[in-house]
Amino acid sequence: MQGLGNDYVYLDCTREMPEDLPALARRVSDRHFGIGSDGLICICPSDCADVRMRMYNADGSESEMCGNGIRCVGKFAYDKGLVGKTSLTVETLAGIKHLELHLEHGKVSAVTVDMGVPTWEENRVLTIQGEDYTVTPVSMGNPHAVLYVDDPGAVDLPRLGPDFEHHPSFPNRTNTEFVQVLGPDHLRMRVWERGSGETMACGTGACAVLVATVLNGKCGRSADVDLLGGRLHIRWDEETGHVFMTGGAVTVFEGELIED
Ligand SMILES: N[C@H](CCC[C@H](N)C(=O)O)C(=O)O
Repeated sequence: MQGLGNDYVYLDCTREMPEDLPALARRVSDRHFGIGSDGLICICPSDCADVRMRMYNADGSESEMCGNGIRCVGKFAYDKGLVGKTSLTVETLAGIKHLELHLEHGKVSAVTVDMGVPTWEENRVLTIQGEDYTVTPVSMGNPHAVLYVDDPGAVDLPRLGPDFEHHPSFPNRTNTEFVQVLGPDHLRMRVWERGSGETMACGTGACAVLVATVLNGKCGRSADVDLLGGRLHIRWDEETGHVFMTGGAVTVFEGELIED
């Protein structure tokens, strides 16, 4: 399944759980020797929510949360009959998230996720390959470093991304978002993801970008965020402090993985 081109392999683990999920994530993510994806997402039983999501990056590292992924988890649970409703809860390492599934002709066309309350730190300057970059650290349960550039398309992500990801000021590494402000309700970004490299989109990253851009006084509390793979609508509710993300979720194909 994919959310704005951020594609993961989704595994129904409600009846059985593979042993070594990090190794399986590395195997299925390989775009030549495996299936090909940004990582692996397992739908597991939960005793405190409708289902549980466990998300692994392409390098096998587990992340606390995944925005594009959780929208697809909602669609998966509904389409597979794991839930018989359009309002559901998903347990994650970043807490229980509430989802609203939007149907068109009985099929899930979009999902709104309450991404919870972000946390952030003061802006900090990182020196990367001799250049100083001011970043705004924001957590959506997983870590993000947000910085502003004139043209995200001109950033050499393969050269710079790994040095941001592994910068010593982020003890658990970080996802890094390169943002252009197009207007008070319109942002454009690219992302270098922790554990997966550049992806077509990052839902938690888009939320972190909206929060950082509000904190830096560069946009309003609701904006469209354009990523390589499409558009997300993000809103940071003033009253509750919760961030809401709305976007698509698409099943690409289904199959069986042969354990040779
Ligand atoms: N693509 C995901 C983010 C995964 C974040 C992961 N790379 C991490 O280690 O935090 C999203 O849509 O939110």
